[in-house]
Amino acid sequence: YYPWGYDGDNGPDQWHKNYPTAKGRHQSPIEINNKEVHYDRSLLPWFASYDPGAAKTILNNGKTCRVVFDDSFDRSVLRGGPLQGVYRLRQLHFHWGSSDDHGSEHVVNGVRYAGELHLLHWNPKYSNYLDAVRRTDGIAVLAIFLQVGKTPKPEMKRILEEINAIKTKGKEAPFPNFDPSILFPKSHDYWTYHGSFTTPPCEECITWIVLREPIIVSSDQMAKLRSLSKNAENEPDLPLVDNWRPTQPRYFRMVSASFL
Ligand SMILES: Oc1ccc(S)c(O)c1
Ligand SMILES: [Zn+2]
Repeated sequence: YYPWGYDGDNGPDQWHKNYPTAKGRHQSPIEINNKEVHYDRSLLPWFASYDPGAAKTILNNGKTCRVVFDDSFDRSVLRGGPLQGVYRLRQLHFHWGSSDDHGSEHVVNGVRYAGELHLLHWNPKYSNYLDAVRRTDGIAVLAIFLQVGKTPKPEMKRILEEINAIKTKGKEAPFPNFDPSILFPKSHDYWTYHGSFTTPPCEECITWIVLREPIIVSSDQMAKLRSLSKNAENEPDLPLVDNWRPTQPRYFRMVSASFL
């Protein structure tokens, strides 16, 4: 395991030295531009069937804020859309900036959002998560943009209330009884393409489902996320901000849209 980060000598431009896949042809995130998107009328709607009882803990791993779910059976699943079969919800996490004008990983027609929520699911046709990350159809990530606005989504409150309990790297707190589908925007319109984890080892195993409609958060809620620290409790304070990877070359990939 090699230390990696988002700035200076262990930043995204250096990841390929220890994680060669980071220079692959199917990397994420990417720019999504209307001119290059292909409307695919055969794309089905996607469905999430999540059990609130599957939610377990919320943690700060020094890189993001993550909520972990019980994925020991098909308890909380995503299906439909571009997917074959069901994919098990394993965790959700966020990427955000140091100010409201940037922080998302995917960029839509040049627009950067303040942040991006990733709900990560794995394909149970493989024996476990680690096997799934080695397969091109192993993982499905539902990505939802966070846009700063005046009428924030009240459902975000539950996650942000827990931030105080996980201020520093390594801290974890119980996070029971949470159905992340309450965070979804009204519209299920999406873009989909094949890509990778946006963090090392950047395995190219992800079917991305990027929602067109952002959810609205307040500037104070973004400030709350930025109050997390990437250091451990007894170390000098380093704000956990700008944990987003710049967009990568699309090469010969098609980005399909579920909407006209
Ligand atoms: O653990 C992680 C899985 C997927 C993604 S996109 C991350 O940023 C972290
Ligand atoms: Zn992510």
